[in-house]
Amino acid sequence: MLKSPPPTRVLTMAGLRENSFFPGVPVITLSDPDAETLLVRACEDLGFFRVTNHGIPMELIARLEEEIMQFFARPAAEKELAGKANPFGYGCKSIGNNGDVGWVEYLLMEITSKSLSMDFLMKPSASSLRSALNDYILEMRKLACQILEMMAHGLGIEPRDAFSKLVMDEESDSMLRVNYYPPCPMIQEQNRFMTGFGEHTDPQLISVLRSNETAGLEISLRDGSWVPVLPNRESFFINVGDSLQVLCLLPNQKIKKELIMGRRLVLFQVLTNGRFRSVRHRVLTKGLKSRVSMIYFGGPPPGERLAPLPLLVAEGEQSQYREFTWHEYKSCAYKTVLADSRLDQFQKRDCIAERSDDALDFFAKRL
Ligand SMILES: O=C(O)CCC(=O)C(=O)O
Ligand SMILES: [Fe+2]
Repeated sequence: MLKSPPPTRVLTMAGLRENSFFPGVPVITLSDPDAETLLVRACEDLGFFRVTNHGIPMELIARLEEEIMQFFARPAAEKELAGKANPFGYGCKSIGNNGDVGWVEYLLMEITSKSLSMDFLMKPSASSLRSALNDYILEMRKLACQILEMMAHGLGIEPRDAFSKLVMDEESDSMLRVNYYPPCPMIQEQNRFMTGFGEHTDPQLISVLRSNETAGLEISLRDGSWVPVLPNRESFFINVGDSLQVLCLLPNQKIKKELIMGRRLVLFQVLTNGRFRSVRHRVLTKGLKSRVSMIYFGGPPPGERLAPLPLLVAEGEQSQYREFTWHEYKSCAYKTVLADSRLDQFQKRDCIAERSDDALDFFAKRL
């Protein structure tokens, strides 16, 4: 009888055991001829994927990481000179204004069409941080737009810049967030986890996330389970945000087709009713090493109406959401706690269905 080989323990450079992480995160090489199809599939399945071959110089990334580490190593009083994160500035432990707390310090910066202009960054002592941030943001905008264009093309949407033009717009409401999760030795001793960043979805169109080699990021799968993501300092992780999910709502035709294929699948489609999926994620820190992440959030201009793209909606079909602008949505996001499903508040009354078999019947009758 053949004996199966003993399980291999593949350790990464950071000493992480690879097989304790979720193996299903799609890895997309941007130069791959099939990249567009793979991107679309990843946005539909998980709403999350990793990109390689992105062309962003490692020196630039390393330079910014170094500057960030130096910033967070400063005494609290100096970091506070960046102003309270209300919404933009320096935050420590409290996330937003609605009582969310996390084992995290962060800098949240607004990105306008000009370079970063926060007062504290204009001081001579912050000039190297400012220059690294500005260079990084330029690259992030380019990468986010490249990916948004590939998504549009992969979906068969014309023009190709249907999504990316929102981020390129002079008024685009984009931001950069750098998170620093300090080590927490007490927790390490007890072998417990601490919430670094509570579960949420990102409200913008797209998030481009990069972190050092310290694990902690988790994503939620379709069945609601949480899985840890293996960090990779040379790649970028992409999240579909709420706004992109709304622009890409699934037409009813697809639901109809799935109906024939099986009850479970239909229910699942009805509940998401979105072609792309805005991924729920969180960060749990274990205290071994500090984690640093930098996330570029590409958002639309404030007045942009968020509704399914006409091209994706067949005649006579309606969105399950009432119409709203990015400004309205963002105001709502600021009023809610992190874990809230904010899109629910924009759902039309007759589209609100419980997570039960009733949902299936409800939609089946309408098809
Ligand atoms: O730090 C991370 O890896 C994720 C943080 C995050 O989700 C956010 O800042 O929106
Ligand atoms: Fe996030």
